[in-house]
Amino acid sequence: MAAAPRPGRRGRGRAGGGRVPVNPRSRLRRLAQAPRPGLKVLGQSWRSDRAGTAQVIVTSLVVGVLPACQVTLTAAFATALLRAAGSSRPQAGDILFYLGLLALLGLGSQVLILLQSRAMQRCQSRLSAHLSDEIISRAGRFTLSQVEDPKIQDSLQRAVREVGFRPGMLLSQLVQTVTQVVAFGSVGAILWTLDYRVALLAVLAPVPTVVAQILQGKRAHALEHGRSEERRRLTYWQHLASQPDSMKEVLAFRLAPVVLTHHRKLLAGIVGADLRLANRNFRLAIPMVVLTAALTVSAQATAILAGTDARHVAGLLAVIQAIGMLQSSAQMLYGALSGMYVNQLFLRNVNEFLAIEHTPLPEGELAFPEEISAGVEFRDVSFSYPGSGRHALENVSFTLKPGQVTAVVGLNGAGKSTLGKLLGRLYEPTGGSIVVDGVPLADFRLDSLRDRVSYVFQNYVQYQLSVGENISLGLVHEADRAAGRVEAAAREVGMHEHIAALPQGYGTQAGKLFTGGVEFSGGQWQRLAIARSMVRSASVRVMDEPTAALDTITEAELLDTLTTATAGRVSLLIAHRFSSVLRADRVLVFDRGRLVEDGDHQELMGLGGLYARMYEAQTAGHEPAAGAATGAR
Ligand SMILES: Nc1ncnc2c1ncn2[C@@H]1O[C@H](COP(=O)(O)OP(=O)(O)OP(=O)(O)O)[C@@H](O)[C@H]1O
Repeated sequence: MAAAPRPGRRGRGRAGGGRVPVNPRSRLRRLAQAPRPGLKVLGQSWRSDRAGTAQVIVTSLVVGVLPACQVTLTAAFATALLRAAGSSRPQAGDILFYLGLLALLGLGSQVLILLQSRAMQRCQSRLSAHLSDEIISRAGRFTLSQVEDPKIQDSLQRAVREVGFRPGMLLSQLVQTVTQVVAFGSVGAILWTLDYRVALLAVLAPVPTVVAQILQGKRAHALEHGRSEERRRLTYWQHLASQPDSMKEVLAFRLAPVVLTHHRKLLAGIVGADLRLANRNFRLAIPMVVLTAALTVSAQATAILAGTDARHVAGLLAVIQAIGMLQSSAQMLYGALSGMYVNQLFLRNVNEFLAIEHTPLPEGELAFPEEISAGVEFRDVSFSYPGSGRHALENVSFTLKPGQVTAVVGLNGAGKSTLGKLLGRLYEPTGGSIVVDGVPLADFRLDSLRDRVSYVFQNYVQYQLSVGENISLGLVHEADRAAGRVEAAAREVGMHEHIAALPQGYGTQAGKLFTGGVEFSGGQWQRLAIARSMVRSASVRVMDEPTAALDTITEAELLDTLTTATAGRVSLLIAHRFSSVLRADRVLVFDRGRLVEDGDHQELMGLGGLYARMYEAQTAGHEPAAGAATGAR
């Protein structure tokens, strides 16, 4: 069910971590293609901020021609100085003119660089926000099975990690490349006309260092890619040791040493791999640095020898300045190119995630009925979770009647919650079909279906938002979002008085995660979850252990509301407590994914089967051990 990540453009899907050997020629081709992801990022930047991107491009081009201007002006200045030295007439005007131009050039460069940097920061920030937005919006379109796939979790985690800074780095390196290509070309042309050998050596000198940088970047990328799950595990242990929900068990069970042991073990693995990489990188860098130094010295020596032959001091000055500029420009250019190459490797994590197919659920055009007339029918439905060889539900057939509350009971793992999730198409049956008033679920529009099927989940979410939002989230897609509906739902679950007494009433921050938050008891959180579900205009209501955390008096009060049959609405109540089950019109009994009994309380007691044993065990004060009903599980 979960889609495998799509292979990359060149057929090298890497989400699964598989590495394909690459020959040297294709390595070169890929290096030559390094600017392509940069150009893609430039396109994304353009879409997220046109004015900023235009500023960045213009300033980069202008900054690029500054070194050539400086070499030319320096030569002209030196010539004016020499002319002044050889002349009996005062030449102060010329000297001051060139001096002024040089000063203006220096000042102009600084201002341009500041402008470029401001525009760059603006673009980087907007670009990162734009891509982050895309990642989160994509993540929201996955099916539940995809979200539960560890490979997709790894991919998402890598994308989220890189999106904060890689696109910005790539953009800045692209701009650097543009600037340095212009600088390199213009200064190189000047130096070539002065001394081509020096020009060649100056250009070649940084190459070994840059090759080392590329190889190091590739190694870093391979290392990070291969340990995504390890990093997620580390984050998990950090979460256990820092979040209030898990900290209570960590403290009560004195689990801190266990957390620390796992945390240290994972960190030791990560640090060990980092150190091994650092040592490998060091061994690689040494010969490359030596080679770069040798080429630099050769360039300088050639320049000095050429300088001794130079007829004019001005020419010599221009050569010396141009060597320095060309070398630094070449170094920056190669650095930017290699940086782009490395960053695009990491940025692939983002693109790889964005390329994961969504396999959208097939859906029809029909609106889900506001009122159900014939019922919701399960026709020979089977379901297995992806990757599981077992049926969670097996050949299940029954009809849920409107205007009735149907309870679902069974031992742990019998498939009750799974059944509820199939109703809202959170999972798709692997066999059989579910039809509503004779129409298959897949023929309804998915948004319409989701709006009409309302849940109280067994593991409901405690939203760290305002108390009012904890309820009104149930209304986001409804035309009428009046505050009165939120308050009415709060009253129905008996929470209104409590909420009204809070410092900011319905606007009070719920939970302790953020400043000024107010913590609720487990039962109060559950009542908010029930209110969130009840506030919706649903024609199918799935309640999975909705009163598990409630005290008996509140439960009794709430059950009146929850089990009041509504005409045109199908209600499914998954429950272990018979205080709930007894209020249902009908009970479905599940055992290891199969529907084994179906009837009202009296009928099921008369059968003397699993239901009767569960009831007797509970009313006697204990439940049967797992497997006791039908053999070992
Ligand atoms: N997300 C999942 N991925 C894989 N298997 C799952 C998943 N959720 C449940 N299962 C498996 O499916 C089977 C049915 O689970 P389900 O949650 O429907 O049981 P249940 O009857 O609601 O149990 P309980 O009474 O404990 O809540 C179990 O064997 C469980 O291990």
